[in-house]
Amino acid sequence: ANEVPKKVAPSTTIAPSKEVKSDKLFQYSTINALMSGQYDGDITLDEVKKFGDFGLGTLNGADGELTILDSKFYRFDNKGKMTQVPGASKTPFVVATNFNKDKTAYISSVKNTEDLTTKLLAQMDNKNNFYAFKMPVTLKYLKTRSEPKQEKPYRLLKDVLTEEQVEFEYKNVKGTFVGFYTPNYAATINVPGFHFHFVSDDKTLGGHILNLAFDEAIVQIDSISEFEVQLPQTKEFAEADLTKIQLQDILDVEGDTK
Ligand SMILES: C[C@H](O)[C@](C)(O)C(=O)O
Ligand SMILES: [Zn+2]
Repeated sequence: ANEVPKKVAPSTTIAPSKEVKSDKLFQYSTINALMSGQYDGDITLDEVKKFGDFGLGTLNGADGELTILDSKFYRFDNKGKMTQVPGASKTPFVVATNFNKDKTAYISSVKNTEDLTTKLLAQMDNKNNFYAFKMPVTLKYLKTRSEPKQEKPYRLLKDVLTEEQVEFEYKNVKGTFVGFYTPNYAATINVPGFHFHFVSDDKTLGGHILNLAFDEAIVQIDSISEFEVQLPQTKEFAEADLTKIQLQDILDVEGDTK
């Protein structure tokens, strides 16, 4: 009863921090799993939307090229058709973020993807961060690919793409470039280096960019210091050996064909 009352610090209300959407890169599954033929994911695009309004990937069965722009899901198929897919569609591999630019940069006289990556790298302060790039652009030249829906038993992605990828070439296309950069230390998790997709403004074409050229554009750059990987909880994923994929195989399938 006569104990000394505990000293209570004067209550200070901490001003609630400004709500900032988490600047995190979200991905479902890994590039090694996709390369190994894990083409059936157990996540829907509506669930992915919670993690980002901007991204890229594919759909179950490796059924075409997925690009997420302004929270809409665009599928570019092996017939060269672009459609919006419903949020209930599932994906075996997707990368997404709530895009918020940290800076912009003026890029000009881009002759090909190699030239573009050099110009983007020059703008990146920390090569060990992840990055997202959003770039409204008129492409003088665009070469993209897509691939048909696969049937089980699934083959390795490098065999699917070598044998079945369909390539498309366009001139003077206005649209939005959707790109990501993954540091090489994460090369078994996501596509090491750069990974570019595209959606035309008229939503008729796009897909996985193999090559491009353009005169000038302003690129929005989002430097990302956190990434989250959601692992498929499918029997196939649990039993897969994901250690067999070679880095060169990933670079071969993601880059331009010779
Ligand atoms: C399989 C598809 O082409 C995807 C996910 O866009 C890629 O690996 O580049
Ligand atoms: Zn791609």
